[in-house]
Amino acid sequence: AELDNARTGRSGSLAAPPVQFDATQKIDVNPPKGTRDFPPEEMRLRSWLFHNFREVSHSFGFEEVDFPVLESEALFIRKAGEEIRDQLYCFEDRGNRRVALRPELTPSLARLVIQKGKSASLPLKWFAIGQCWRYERMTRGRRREHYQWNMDIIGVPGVTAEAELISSIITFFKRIGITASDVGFKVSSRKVLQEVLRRYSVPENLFGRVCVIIDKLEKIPIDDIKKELMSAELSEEAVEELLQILSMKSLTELEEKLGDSVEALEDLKKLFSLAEKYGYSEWIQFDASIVRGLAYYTGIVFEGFDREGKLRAICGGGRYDRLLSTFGGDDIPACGFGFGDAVIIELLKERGLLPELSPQIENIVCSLDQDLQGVASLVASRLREKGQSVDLVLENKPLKWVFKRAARINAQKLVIVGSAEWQKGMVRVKILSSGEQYEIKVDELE
Ligand SMILES: OCc1cccc(Br)n1
Repeated sequence: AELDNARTGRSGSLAAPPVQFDATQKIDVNPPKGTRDFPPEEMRLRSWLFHNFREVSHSFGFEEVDFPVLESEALFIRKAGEEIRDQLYCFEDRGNRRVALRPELTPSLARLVIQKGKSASLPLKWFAIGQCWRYERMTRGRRREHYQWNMDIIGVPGVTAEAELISSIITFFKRIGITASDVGFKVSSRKVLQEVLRRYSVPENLFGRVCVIIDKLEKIPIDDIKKELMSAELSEEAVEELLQILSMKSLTELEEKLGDSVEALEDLKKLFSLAEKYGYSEWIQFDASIVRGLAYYTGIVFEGFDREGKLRAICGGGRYDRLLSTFGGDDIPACGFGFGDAVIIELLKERGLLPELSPQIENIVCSLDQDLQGVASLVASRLREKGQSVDLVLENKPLKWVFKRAARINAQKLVIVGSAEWQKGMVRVKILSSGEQYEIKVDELE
């Protein structure tokens, strides 16, 4: 009733006032700030990108899932000072519920896994392609929405899961012509950070917050990083030690510093050994400064970067073994990644790898006489029943107009219904690429 009232504007305590559109008011035909339309040309590129996401996900045995764009705000409230929290697109709905447009997919995935409980036989290998939102002050003119491809493995504690996820992204890159000379992966483990903080008796509950601060390395001045770390109760000595370790680029160097009994080192060595077996060693490198900006990562973290250093991170992910238990679920190990639809397109443009995607249609069907429009519809139906795509000309148009449209929609064949041919039960077919033409019985069309 509430919805009906709102829709019809019928009076009543719950009804929203009917929105009066002033006929003279010219509406803004542009999409809301920070959002995009996808007219056919852009939609073909998006569909091509998503098709490649799906093909790779299926080839790795992942099942597609999705969740509401609108979630309870509580799903994203984390007190670690993340940017994603500051930019939450949140509001109170008509039922006075605090809700948010999802800024990422992982919390929704965690929610669904918990909801499934024991009925979900582990491991789960799920993927999703979903629109995610942030409310950013438009001063920086950045987007407020993007589509993100996620792949997640739930229920596998070992780094074989992370190695498989990185392999899936590399498989995607190779499919679209990106090579190891274009893109690499920086890999580290948050257990490195955890070990250093443990050695300096930094309380565990500060771990997420420290990671979020460290993620700003190279984004804000180093002195600001130090100030923020000190404000998170790290001693000056701990800060210096931490920054020195985070500058390390080799596992050997790290081992000399931390010793060989550290779990982080075992994970990283195992991951690099698996990379060797997969054959993608040239794609990955250790970089201790990689922590990623989401508070919930607990182990291996990685991000795909453009080797020319012109673009923002292409994708990123890692292990998040505690997220499900923070939502009240069982402690189930998990890892995954997010891959946005924006930077990858910028990279493909940079490398001249954008695909040529023209509209594809097999037939355009028209009648030369408006009394034969019905016959044209019959011919179109016969072709469609045979699995052919048909653009049926719906009005009585001159042939010159039909040829122009055929060229615009890239039709392969022109099927003309003319009275002379139709009296013989025939139609005329013109192969538009060669100009070859012939008459044929409708039932013999294929
Ligand atoms: O990558 C962070 C993010 C989240 C939601 C929307 C957009 Br655009 N960007």
